[in-house]
Amino acid sequence: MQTRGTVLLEETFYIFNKKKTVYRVKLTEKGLSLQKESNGNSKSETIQLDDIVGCRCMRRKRRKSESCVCRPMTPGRKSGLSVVEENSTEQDENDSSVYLYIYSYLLKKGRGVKSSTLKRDKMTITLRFRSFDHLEDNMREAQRWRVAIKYLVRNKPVPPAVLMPRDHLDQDYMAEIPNSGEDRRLLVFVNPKSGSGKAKEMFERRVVPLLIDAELPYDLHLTSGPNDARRFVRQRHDLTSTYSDIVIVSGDGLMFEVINGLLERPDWGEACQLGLGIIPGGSGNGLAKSVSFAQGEPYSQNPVLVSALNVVKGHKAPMDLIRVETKSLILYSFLSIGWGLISDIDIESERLRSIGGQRFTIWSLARLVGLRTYRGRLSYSIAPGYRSAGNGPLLRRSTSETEAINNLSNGQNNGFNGNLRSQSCHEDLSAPLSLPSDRSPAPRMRLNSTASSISEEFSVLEYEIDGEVLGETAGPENINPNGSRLRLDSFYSAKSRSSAFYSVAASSYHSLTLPDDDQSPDAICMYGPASRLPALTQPVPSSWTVIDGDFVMVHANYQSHIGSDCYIAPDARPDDGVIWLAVIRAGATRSQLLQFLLGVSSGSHIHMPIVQMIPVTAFRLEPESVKSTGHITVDGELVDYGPIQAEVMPGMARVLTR
Ligand SMILES: Nc1ncnc2c1ncn2[C@@H]1O[C@H](COP(=O)(O)OP(=O)(O)OP(=O)(O)O)[C@@H](O)[C@H]1O
Repeated sequence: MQTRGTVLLEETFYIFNKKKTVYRVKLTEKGLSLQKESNGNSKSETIQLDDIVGCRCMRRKRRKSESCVCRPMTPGRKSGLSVVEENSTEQDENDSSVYLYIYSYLLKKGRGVKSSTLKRDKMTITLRFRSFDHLEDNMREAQRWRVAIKYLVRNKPVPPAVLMPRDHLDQDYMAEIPNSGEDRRLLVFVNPKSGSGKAKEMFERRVVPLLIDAELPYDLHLTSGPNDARRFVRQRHDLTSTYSDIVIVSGDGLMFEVINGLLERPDWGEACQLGLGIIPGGSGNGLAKSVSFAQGEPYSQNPVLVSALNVVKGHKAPMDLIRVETKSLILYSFLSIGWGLISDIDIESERLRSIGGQRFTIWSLARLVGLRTYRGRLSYSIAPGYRSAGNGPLLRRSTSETEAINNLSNGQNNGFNGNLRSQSCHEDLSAPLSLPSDRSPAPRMRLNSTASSISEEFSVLEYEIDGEVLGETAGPENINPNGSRLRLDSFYSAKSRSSAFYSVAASSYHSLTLPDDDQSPDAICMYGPASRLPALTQPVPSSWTVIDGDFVMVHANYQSHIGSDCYIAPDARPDDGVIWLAVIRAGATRSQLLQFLLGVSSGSHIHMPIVQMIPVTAFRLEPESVKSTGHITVDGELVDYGPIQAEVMPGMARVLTR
């Protein structure tokens, strides 16, 4: 049986100019352990599996004018270590080595003034397999490592055939290595108009290289306009059999469309099992921030990378959806429902969209000057386990209840434990390590470095192989394994192995035609679990709390953030089964409201006396007047101004996390 500490594969690598230094590399179920032994000293560290996204076998690329790798070194000369895919026609036939590239993203401390912050950095570990004279044998060894790593990264046991030691040539060996289980395929929606209009370029430059590293196949759909993604998801008959996950490269608006499209399918139960990934490309990126925040990932340093890693790692964590009912609609919401101040700012500032995020600040000031209050009724059902703290309106779970709930949800493998994972890796590990030819202890590869510490040694991007100085080229996210920059003028150059590109009319990409929408909008049906609430026209249950009065706002939140800088419900987690009502009653002064709007970015607003944070499982809002200048929004989308009620459907969707 394989356990966390069991060594599955082990090799010793050497570096040419360090005759007394050996590098023992072990693959365990915990990760890749690298141990340096030099002059009786030993240093080791482990690259955790959680931080590895994939690995590939490469061959050295043939040089145009030079065929001999044994030529004398030209001092100071630098050239790229160019590698090509194992099946490329450009391989250097004189080099029978196989280079195993292992791609990882390590959590590191920032430098200088940012030393207290953490961020993820790419680290490519290169192992050169060259023990045998024949390419096939070196390839067999490298493939063994590649397949084993891919199984482990997918959290699957490595088949024994992959781990069997083979010291002699066995032509059938490769046939014994099963496919490493490519059981995922992504449907990616990119809204080319979201945010500042750069989502498509951002996807090509920063996300596609990661998908390539992880060998994740995907199909891309550029949305043509409002409701395109919703219609696509609703109509695509083979959606659940073709795709494992749906990825949105946009803001929260497109996620809202996709979720509601899924719930418009008769097979909604199965459709809700698809993983939902979000990569922030819009102006409202509340879900992307909340998902990373719940895991303790350093989102702010690199939101796109952190979110793309969630997609690549592909753990499906439960996420609550909220069933929403208005007089004319049933909707599903994942972020928030708003009435009053915040919704007014969000909707009315649309007219300033061209100035970017500043629009919220400017319109906040405008709304404070022309402050509005709304008369109506708020009714709610308190979430189980919460009780009133003294006479105050703030409700808190008792400590033991909170612990019990946290333990329960952690035990359910929800992926949202709120802790930064401990990270033992603190050194750069970008040097290719080489297996000796014929396993002789004589090292043939050297690291061109005079650095003394292992950390510095590994971070030097320059190597000498057989007297030739090579410069490491794999590194930045948008560099191909062969060292060239990804061409960004075509999706095809991005090399997704099996991607088809659906697109819209007049696009230059391949287009997949969907059947005509034979359903009129009236015939579109919203499915989903049955409601437990009385109809909107019926009174609320007698156990509910009812407040009549004037409100500045009622904002219902189920994620911690409703925008990257809007930390509105600090206690909310994606799967806690709770809706947090943030309520401000009329009577709050403009200066208090300004403090509130300023405090929302840090979460300090919850300590203000004017703010009530009420954990509920269901609520109803009934504005007194149906004619109002105010707005009601669901996930930032405007809905009819009038009565609305909502209830939590715990863990109904699946969101992609690390
Ligand atoms: N090609 C397109 N052109 C115009 N609108 C589109 C297109 N594709 C999708 N949309 C619409 O754009 C809306 C806003 O997108 P999204 O929320 O993802 O980005 P955003 O920039 O954050 O927008 P917002 O600030 O409104 O949240 C979506 O609701 C969707 O209906």
